[in-house]
Amino acid sequence: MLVIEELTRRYPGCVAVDRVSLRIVSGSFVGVIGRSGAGKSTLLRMLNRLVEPSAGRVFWRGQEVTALRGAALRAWRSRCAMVFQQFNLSGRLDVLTNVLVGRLNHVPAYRSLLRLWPEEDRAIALAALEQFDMGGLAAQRAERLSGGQQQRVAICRALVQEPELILADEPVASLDPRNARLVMEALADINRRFGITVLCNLHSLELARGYCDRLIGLAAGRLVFDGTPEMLTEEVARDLYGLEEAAATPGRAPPPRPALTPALTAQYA
Ligand SMILES: Nc1ncnc2c1ncn2[C@@H]1O[C@H](COP(=O)(O)OP(=O)(O)OP(=O)(O)O)[C@@H](O)[C@H]1O
Repeated sequence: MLVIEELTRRYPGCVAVDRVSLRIVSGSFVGVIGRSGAGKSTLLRMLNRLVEPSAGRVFWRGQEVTALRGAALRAWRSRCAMVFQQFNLSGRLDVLTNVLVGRLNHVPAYRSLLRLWPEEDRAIALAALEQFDMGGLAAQRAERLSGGQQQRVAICRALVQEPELILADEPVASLDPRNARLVMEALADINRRFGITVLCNLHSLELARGYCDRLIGLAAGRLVFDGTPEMLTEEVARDLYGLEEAAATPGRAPPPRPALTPALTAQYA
């Protein structure tokens, strides 16, 4: 279980994430939706402590993540893999080496520096690539791959980390619709097959509805929707995005609450 308690991040002049509380069951595939600037990236990055919370706490399987320091924090980051919009591969390195980077926490530093990856790790990395039909690309330079292939390589890198949680920050935002679906399928496959909890920021409501089993909506840093994909009707989605617009317009009140189901607006106060 991932427990988020009153998580908050303030910046000068704005509250990016405002007292968000959530309980997420292990093995879920959760989509985080909301307009640009709603706080989705900040929320995800606080979970692996790339961004430090201003207030609030995070627990994973009973351990307080927000209290971790030094080696314990590094260990948490290896249990909790990130997938970024821009893939973050080393373009000049081959695909297999890029995936092996995910094994860094399992291999002594000198071996990785000298690229003396143990055979077992090479086999794990290759198996991950083969799982997504990319074994044949192992020797290619990463920069020669399409965006969709690069993102799936980044997902393989996350997978070989053997994480308990994957945080995907708009993983399909720079991909065409076909590649976006392939990447979402790769994440869904990992989630189903290995029971890895996935939290995924998404702009596309269609993908969010199609792949996630729970959706969380943010508007101006606040949790304004928490429900199943079926609950996110067109009308509710319009209201969710309308809340953001209202919050961003000084002097303009949010739309009337009855437009949303009561549970959805409970925290928009
Ligand atoms: N380092 C920072 N310094 C100041 N303000 C920031 C910083 N990072 C984020 N913000 C602000 O916090 C708010 C939330 O940003 P965040 O990137 O989390 O939103 P988002 O929903 O992920 O947006 P997008 O979909 O465009 O990535 C925005 O108003 C943003 O300008």
